[in-house]
Amino acid sequence: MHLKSLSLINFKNISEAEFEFSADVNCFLGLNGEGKTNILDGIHYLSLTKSYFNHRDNQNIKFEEPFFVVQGVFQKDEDELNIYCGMKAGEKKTFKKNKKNYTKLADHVGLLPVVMISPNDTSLILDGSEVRRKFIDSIISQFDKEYLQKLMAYNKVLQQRNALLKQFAERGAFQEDMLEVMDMQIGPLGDWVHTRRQEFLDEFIPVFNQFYGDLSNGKEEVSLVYQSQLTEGSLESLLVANRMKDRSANYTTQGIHKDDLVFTIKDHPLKKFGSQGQQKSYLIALKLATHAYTKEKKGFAPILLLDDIFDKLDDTRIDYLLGMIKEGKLGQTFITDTSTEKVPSILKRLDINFNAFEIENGAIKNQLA
Ligand SMILES: Nc1ncnc2c1ncn2[C@@H]1O[C@H](COP(=O)(O)OP(=O)(O)OP(=O)(O)O)[C@@H](O)[C@H]1O
Repeated sequence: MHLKSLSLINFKNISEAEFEFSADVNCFLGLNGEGKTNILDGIHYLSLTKSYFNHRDNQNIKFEEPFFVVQGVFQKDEDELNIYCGMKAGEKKTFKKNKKNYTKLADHVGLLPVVMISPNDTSLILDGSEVRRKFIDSIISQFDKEYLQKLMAYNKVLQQRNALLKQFAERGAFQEDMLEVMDMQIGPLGDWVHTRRQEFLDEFIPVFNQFYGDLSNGKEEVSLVYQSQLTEGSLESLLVANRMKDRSANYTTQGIHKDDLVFTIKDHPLKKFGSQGQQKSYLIALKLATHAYTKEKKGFAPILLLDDIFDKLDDTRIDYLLGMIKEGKLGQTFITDTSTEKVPSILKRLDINFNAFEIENGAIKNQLA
């Protein structure tokens, strides 16, 4: 699967741009703030129906303009897929495949997978557990439709349960039987999601360890562990045992919405004890593992978006990544970099096929290759 062409209108700082791509590597090169990452984000939209960086669709319309359009033609096996995403200010976005509107955006997710590696990924290490749960959820949703449905159903009952607990507190009346009914609904949903997350991580963690070992020459001991209250028992039993705790907290203290991934280096938290280089390798290994895992599950390589990572990697790691590209393991790859020469010269040396565009002020200044 690969993206053959892309057209962007009024998308972030891009007024109008059209690209024809190589099936191998494509580079967007230019100074900071010119719009290179925005192009990658346009590709992300076509895959996941939303931005990687800003989930408020309205804010991705170019300032002062009334709409944006992102359109791309993908080749997937024998099929040519024309994907259209249009957004008018103040309205819901329209998403089409071969001119046909999707009724549910979730139906598109997983058809044309992408993996983005970006400096923003540090939020996986630095931010709260929600970011890490979303990371797991977005990978599983690429190949398991039921997962997203069950997760959404869980979140809906969770909201109702929390609202009920709040109501009890406000009224000073606690009705255990009402909670019991909800616990019977949410319990099996939580257990189901927990089992899927566990199964996924049992397969994913060895892939991650392999990539981290390769990126660090096997020098450092890191670990990735799935942490969940549900390893202690079924969700319903946890909810029953913690009813009084939930009553005084006014919210649901147990469940898969408390799950986390624990990142450590030599048994210490990566966030506090990992050097910048170690954290960077950890994140790249997480993303390369996501790519490899998704490729294995889907039977074809997701598109890889490498945002500004060549600037910040040492030569050994750059060689490792480009070696994988050269071997054809990574599929179609999009790279942004501030130097117009560095990445193209390495790609030429390695005899890798590529197109390169110099980007200035949201437009193509030159096609360099
Ligand atoms: N809705 C919008 N309308 C107009 N411009 C926007 C909008 N959203 C973001 N921008 C602009 O896009 C520019 C950033 O573009 P982008 O992140 O793609 O830069 P870049 O070329 O990747 O730079 P860097 O090398 O620093 O990562 C900024 O100038 C920002 O103000």
